[in-house]
Amino acid sequence: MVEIKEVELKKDNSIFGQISEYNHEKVVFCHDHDTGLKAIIGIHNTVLGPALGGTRMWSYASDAEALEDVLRLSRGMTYKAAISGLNLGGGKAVIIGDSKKDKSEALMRRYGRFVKNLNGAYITAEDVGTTTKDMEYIKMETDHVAGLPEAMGGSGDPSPVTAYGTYMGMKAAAKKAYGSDSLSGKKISVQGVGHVGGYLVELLAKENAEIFITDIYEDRLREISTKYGAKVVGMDEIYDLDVDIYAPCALGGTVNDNTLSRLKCQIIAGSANNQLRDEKIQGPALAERGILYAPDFLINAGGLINVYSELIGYNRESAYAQTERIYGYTLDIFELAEKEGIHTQLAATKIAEKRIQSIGKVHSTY
Ligand SMILES: NC(=O)c1ccc[n+]([C@@H]2O[C@H](COP(=O)([O-])OP(=O)(O)OC[C@H]3O[C@@H](n4cnc5c(N)ncnc54)[C@H](O)[C@@H]3O)[C@@H](O)[C@H]2O)c1
Repeated sequence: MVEIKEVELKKDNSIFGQISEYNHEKVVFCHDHDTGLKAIIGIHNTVLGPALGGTRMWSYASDAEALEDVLRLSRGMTYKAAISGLNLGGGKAVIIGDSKKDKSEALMRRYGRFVKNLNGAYITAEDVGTTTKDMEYIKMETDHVAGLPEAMGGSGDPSPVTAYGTYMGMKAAAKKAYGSDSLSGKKISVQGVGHVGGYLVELLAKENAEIFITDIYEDRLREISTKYGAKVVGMDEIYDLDVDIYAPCALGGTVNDNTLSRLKCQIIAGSANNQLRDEKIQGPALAERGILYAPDFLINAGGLINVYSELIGYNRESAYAQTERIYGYTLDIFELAEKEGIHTQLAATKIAEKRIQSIGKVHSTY
């Protein structure tokens, strides 16, 4: 009995073992000696349409860490597009390097050539460590890029729309947990006040929430704190705060075996992708502790909705209107989770997978 369990739990950490675990269609390793480019493009699923997802530039500790990140992120994009009703598949890319030191026009354009060679199966956009300027460089090499500056006919920075959707998801969670969606007077901690976190703090301040913030960059903390009256806390201290809502808006995996027992909040709702280190472990654990988790790929979909709108003819108002629907979708997911006795992340995944399966069948019949 014990032996069988051990075999079941053994993880295949080989490259193909991981690709097969996440069930990817294609993974492309990109290398260029002259520019120093090292990138991985993950195309998870293209049943609903081309795989759209941003390119992250980050100083990963190892190639294995970069691969795991791109696999998890691209799978998340599949679910995000599916649950948001978009005709898009899921993909994502990572460039290994320090975005403040290692980036150059040549590197971004060389990367653009790799995207071009995928003939539209993958469409890129910005993410952590990349900007609309980088998308301009990629556009010089391929049309398969979105999130271009507004001056170039693009949709510009997706972060305000992402923040708005996250805010909608957070309000829906408040409605479920407290019976009212007002965030006035609620103690809310925001981890990471970069693009999305900054706009989220602005929305929360307008609603008179009591806000706590943390970040790596002290000048950014000072700026946001002064502007919106948010209280600055330490990067590790954030897990021990006595708050109502915790909003992870930095990187993924912050809800894990080490942090979960420290959290005192009733709600987790933030913009970061893959907030749960392992959804099979932390998903049920959060439910057991009575913490309501607003699924990340559902409530942070505003940016994708905005970028998608660019592909079909950009209209900012309709992108915001579609993003507002995240409020109702989030309440639906909470209801499904309750009805089926499952955790909220699983409920959201089920809805996304159901749509992919049913539309896949439509596409396979004439
Ligand atoms: N930008 C979008 O439209 C968008 C859309 C969907 C999801 N997301 C996700 O939301 C998150 C934030 O995105 P962004 O565009 O604001 O990125 P960003 O790089 O502008 O901001 C991230 C911030 O988090 C800080 N940070 C990193 N590690 C930290 C830590 N351990 N503790 C505290 N702060 C830390 C960084 O210093 C930075 O200021 C990311 O996970 C991203 O994938 C963003």
